[in-house]
Amino acid sequence: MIKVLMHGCNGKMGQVVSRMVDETEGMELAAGVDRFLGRENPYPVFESVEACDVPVDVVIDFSNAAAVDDLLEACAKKGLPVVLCTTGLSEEQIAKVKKTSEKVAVLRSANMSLGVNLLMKLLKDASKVLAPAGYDIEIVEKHHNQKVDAPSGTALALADSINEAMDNVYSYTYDRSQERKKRSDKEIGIAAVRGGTIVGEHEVIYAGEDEVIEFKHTAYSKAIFAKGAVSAAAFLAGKEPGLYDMSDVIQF
Ligand SMILES: NC(=O)C1=CN([C@@H]2O[C@H](COP(=O)(O)OP(=O)(O)OC[C@H]3O[C@@H](n4cnc5c(N)ncnc54)[C@H](O)[C@@H]3O)[C@@H](O)[C@H]2O)C=CC1
Ligand SMILES: O=C(O)C1=N[C@H](C(=O)O)C[C@H](O)C1
Repeated sequence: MIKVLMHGCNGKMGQVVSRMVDETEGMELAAGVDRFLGRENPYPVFESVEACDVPVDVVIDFSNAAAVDDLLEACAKKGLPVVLCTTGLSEEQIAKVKKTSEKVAVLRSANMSLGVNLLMKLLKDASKVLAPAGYDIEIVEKHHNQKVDAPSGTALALADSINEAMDNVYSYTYDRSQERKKRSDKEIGIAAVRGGTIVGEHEVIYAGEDEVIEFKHTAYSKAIFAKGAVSAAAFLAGKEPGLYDMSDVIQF
């Protein structure tokens, strides 16, 4: 039985993941961590991973970037593998993730869905054909009005997967309002829209001469992320220290 600690258990994703873990054979939601304690849960909830005295095998995290430093330190100290799904991390935090993965297994992914992870693979191939042919690349993402980080972690990960395929020639432009110049062909524009209850949309636009190709992923429920997180936790429990991502879990 894999015992899971849900970090950010009282949040929107934390609640969806908790239910899914309990419906998964061979897995149990053993405890939760949240700084907001005003919700009834069928498992004990602690204020921090450090304070948790329930034995667990793996941590699933959907919380807030401000919570990630303490989380990484506690996981390293307790030898706990962690599935890190929180977005909006700083460069320093990303470096800390790498450092922590020398001590424990860490799987970090800005998007746990099958569709987005396949899209990342498809974009690498598309970019190799379209970028040399002069197509400009723009990404537009849309999310609900409760989201605190922008652009989304997924938009950045999509841009990174394109950039990786193209020898990192691109810089990213997030805001054109202060610019009075034409875009260069070595930039990827990334725009964010926030409103209502939009679960998550990502559109990658390749605009060429007289021709546009668009790749679009739409999330219709948070369950697609929870499903990926549960698979990732099953994969990570008992793994050696190291830095993993969803390409280690999903075999295309
Ligand atoms: N990788 C992926 O596939 C996905 C990632 N996310 C990311 O997951 C994160 C959480 O998303 P939501 O559940 O929608 O947010 P939310 O705001 O509904 O939930 C976050 C929870 O974390 C708790 N929290 C905040 N600071 C904390 C701390 N210091 N210690 C313990 N708990 C703390 C909050 O009290 C809250 O209950 C965001 O960064 C979001 O972008 C969301 C969906 C999919
Ligand atoms: O905050 C969200 O909701 C989501 N965040 C992730 C991101 O920033 O990319 C993943 C997903 O799009 C939902």
